Parts: sequence; structure tokens; C-alpha cells
Amino acid sequence: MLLNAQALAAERQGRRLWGPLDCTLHAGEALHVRGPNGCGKTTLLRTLGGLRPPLSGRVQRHAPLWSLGHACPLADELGALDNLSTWLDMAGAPPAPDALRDWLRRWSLPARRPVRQLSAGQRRKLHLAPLHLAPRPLWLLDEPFDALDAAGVAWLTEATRAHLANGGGVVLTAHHALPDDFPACTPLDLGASA
Ligand SMILES: Nc1ncnc2c1ncn2[C@@H]1O[C@H](COP(=O)(O)OP(=O)(O)OP(=O)(O)O)[C@@H](O)[C@H]1O
Repeated sequence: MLLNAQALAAERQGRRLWGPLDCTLHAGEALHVRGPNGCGKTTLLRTLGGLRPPLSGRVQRHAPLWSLGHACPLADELGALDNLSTWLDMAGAPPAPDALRDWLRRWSLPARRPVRQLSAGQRRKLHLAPLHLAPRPLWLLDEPFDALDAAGVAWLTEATRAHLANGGGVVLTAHHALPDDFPACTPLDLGASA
């Protein structure tokens, strides 16, 4: 088992968002968190990743994880190369320099230009790089398809398929329908926003 949550509940500013809910993620499984804007999908992912305490209940994480939020945690003034190497170093997963440069070349991303000058899709491809450069069994991905072009969507679809086949697990949100060829996901529906 990669992840287990029991009787988990969350609130924002005194208002119950969701819960209590239980969820379990085993190796090879994917969970698609669904619901309207504001219902608490991001809050759930952050809670599962340990970035936010639950109102009640508990989460047990049994594997190293990448928790990639909706906003890219990139330093605007640094280039792609420095951003990725610093981020991965700090995460205890320093990448092989060649692999890092290959990733930038693959997407034609400039190594040195400040990332504030990159497009949203280019930034998304940087943001997703740890999944490729430093494999970890558990992926918590908040809107990972946002701003991605067709090649990026195809890559993420195939990377997820390989990840699950290798015993990984994924919890993700997506504002739109998942690609037709995306691996099967179990839906986790949150209620309407208040
Ligand atoms: N920092 C914050 N302080 C107070 N309330 C917040 C904060 N962040 C989010 N909220 C509120 O919590 C609720 C859930 O937000 P959350 O971002 O988890 O929803 P979501 O389902 O991911 O939304 P979306 O589909 O728009 O991304 C919303 O009503 C939002 O207004």
C-alpha cells in the first residue's frame, strides 16, 4: 500500500469542505479527484501530501512522493537548469546533469533564460520534470495537464502508464476529461462548492 487515509476531513475558514472520507492507494492504482471549482480538490491533495493538517482523521504515506501543486514552484529569476538542479537538490534527489539537459532539449527549453520569460506550458514541463528525473513511487499531481500541448499530454499519459506498471501510484486532479488513452483511474468525487 502506498497511501491510506482514514476519516479524513477538511475545512476552510470554519466551513466544512469535505469528509470524513477514506481512501487507499495501492501500487499500480490511480485515483482521479473530481468536482467543481472550489470544492476542495487542491486541499485534499495537499492534505494527502502532508502539506496541510486535516481537520480530523489521518493520512499514512508509505512511500516517497512527489507532490506537485497547481502553481509551479519555480524561482522566476533563475533559468531552467538552475531551477531544476536547485529544486531537486533541496528535495534530496540531485539529477544527473546529462539527464537534466536531455529533458530541456527534449522540450526545446532554454537552459539559462529566466523562467519568468517562459510560457505557461514551458513552465509546466519544467514543473513535471522531477517525475522523470527522480522517480518516486507516489505522485500527487494537481492539474498536471494544465497548459500542456499535445506532446506534453502524450508524454504524461505514457509516463503515468509506465509508472503504474512499475508499481507506482497516482492521485491527480484535472479540470477537463482525462485523455482517452490515459490509464484507468478510480474516481473520487468531492461535493459541490459552497
Ligand atoms: N488560502 C486560503 N485561505 C482561505 N480559503 C481558501 C484558501 N485556499 C483555498 N480556499 C478556499 O477553500 C476552498 C477549496 O479550495 P481548493 O483550492 O481546495 O478547491 P479546488 O476544488 O481545488 O478548486 P479549483 O477547481 O478551482 O482548483 C475554496 O472555497 C477556496 O475559496
